[in-house]
Amino acid sequence: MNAFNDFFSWFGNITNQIPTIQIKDIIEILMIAFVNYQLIKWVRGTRAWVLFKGVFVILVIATIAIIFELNTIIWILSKTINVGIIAFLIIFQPELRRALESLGRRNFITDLILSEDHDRSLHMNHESAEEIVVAVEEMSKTKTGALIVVEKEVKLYDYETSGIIIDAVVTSQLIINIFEHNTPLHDGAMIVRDDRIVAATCYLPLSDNMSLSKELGTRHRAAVGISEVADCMVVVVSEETGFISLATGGNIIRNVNKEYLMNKLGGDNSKKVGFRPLKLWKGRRQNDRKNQE
Ligand SMILES: Nc1ncnc2c1ncn2[C@@H]1O[C@H](COP(=O)(O)OP(=O)(O)OP(=O)(O)O)[C@@H](O)[C@H]1O
Repeated sequence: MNAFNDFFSWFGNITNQIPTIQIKDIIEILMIAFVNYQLIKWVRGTRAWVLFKGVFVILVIATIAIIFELNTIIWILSKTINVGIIAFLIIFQPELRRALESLGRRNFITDLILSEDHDRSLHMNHESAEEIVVAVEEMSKTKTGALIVVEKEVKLYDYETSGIIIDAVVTSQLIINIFEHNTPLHDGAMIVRDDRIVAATCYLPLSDNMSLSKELGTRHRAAVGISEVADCMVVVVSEETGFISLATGGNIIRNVNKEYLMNKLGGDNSKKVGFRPLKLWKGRRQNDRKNQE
């Protein structure tokens, strides 16, 4: 009987010591879990993943050293930790910058409510989207490499200044002309803001996502890279295969068709309007007609 009483008094003491869980504690736990999840999700795709595993091994060693009181190891670890943090900040500065940029551009509330597919902030009108799709389709047929960044909320001023300023209305003819082989503007990326082509030959950051297909070269890596740091949509035409790809939010969907692209760029309006044929030679035909008259 005494044993029972002892057990219940011990159990009572233990339960008294357990702190009561309040709503704010649950919110705190959810917030920490969310941050950890995002951190692991981000780290998994980058070269910091190897370091992450290394840090985990060091933590295990440190725990064993503390349990078994291995003082020399504890001393070495305590001395190297400060240097390690500084080395981490220096070596992974580009990744940290990218992570903070992507954190800054996210709207967590709308991210939670709206699906990935939902386009929140494309400022381009339907006609401009159509011009892009027509040009991309034509470049796909002729296997002309192209890289088109359609800006959304995050302004790409830094990347714009790395290229040549254009500031022109979005037309399929101009886009095709820009990416024409062996012309001064064909290299690098074109940036579209609202309904204007703001710059061409822009240099974009390359993604260091290790899970990207090895088949993808620097053009596609640049498309993924800029979509990791900004909320833009990036259309790529492969010079090798003529395939059209679309990069958003650090992901790339390869070999998309014009309907898919139009839907992404032009929103719901795409259903209302049909595609018009590309009139590359309209001007020439008009001139020919004038000459005949
Ligand atoms: N960082 C960058 N920013 C913008 N454009 C880039 C960048 N890196 C490469 N490019 C563009 O990509 C071209 C090289 O493409 P590359 O063949 O390496 O890539 P790819 O993904 O295999 O594309 P493709 O399928 O068209 O061959 C360059 O000539 C340049 O126009």
